[in-house]
Amino acid sequence: MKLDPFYLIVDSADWIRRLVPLGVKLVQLRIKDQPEDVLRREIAASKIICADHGCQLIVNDYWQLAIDEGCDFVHLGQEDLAEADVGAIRSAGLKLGVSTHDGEELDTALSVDPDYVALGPVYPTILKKMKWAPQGVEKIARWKAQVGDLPLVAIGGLNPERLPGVFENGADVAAVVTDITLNADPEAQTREWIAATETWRNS
Ligand SMILES: Cc1ncc(COP(=O)(O)OP(=O)(O)O)c(N)n1
Ligand SMILES: Cc1nc(C(=O)O)sc1CCOP(=O)(O)O
Ligand SMILES: [Mg+2]
Repeated sequence: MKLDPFYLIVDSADWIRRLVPLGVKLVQLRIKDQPEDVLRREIAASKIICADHGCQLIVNDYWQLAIDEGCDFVHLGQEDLAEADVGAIRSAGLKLGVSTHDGEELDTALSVDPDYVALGPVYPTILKKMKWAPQGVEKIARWKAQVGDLPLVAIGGLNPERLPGVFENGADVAAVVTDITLNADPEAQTREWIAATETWRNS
């Protein structure tokens, strides 16, 4: 499966409405600490916007809501995965991406036959506190050697200047949150990311 090399992660349908029309083709809705009715509304709205713009929507964490709302791709971390019904996700026809941070987690991820594996944090991230030190781009090459043709997503502290090192070491996709959402001009930075990933879009 070919995924767009630019993977935007945002926390609301408003962000999706604002940035996806600029040409984003792969987006994750990552919402934390909201009641179920809000989550459902946000997922449903995001799904419509993404469908209108030919963008793949990936729902973080809430796999059951993603199934209920007719979405087709979810992202789960290791703790999410431990509690999820992977059979139900697969029976409903959804694709599944899984986070990894060490070799044991990679084995766990590969055991569920995921549609991509994410490795992070490649660089320090300010988005959330993490127990892993920055992995460095060399680890991307080690991960790619293990996952083969399975798409490998790099995440954590990425910006356009860091993309060549990420892709040259074997990542297929680069995921980003704060370099765009905390940027003074998120629209301009989104365009910058689209341009900076162009080489890897058609390779
Ligand atoms: C592409 C991608 N990679 C990693 C994560 C992190 O998932 P997880 O470890 O479950 O942490 P939360 O994002 O849920 O806080 C991700 N969301 N997306
Ligand atoms: C949500 C997330 N997961 C990570 C992991 O390593 O699993 S790093 C991360 C944060 C990514 O945000 P930013 O692009 O702002 O650094
Ligand atoms: Mg999670």
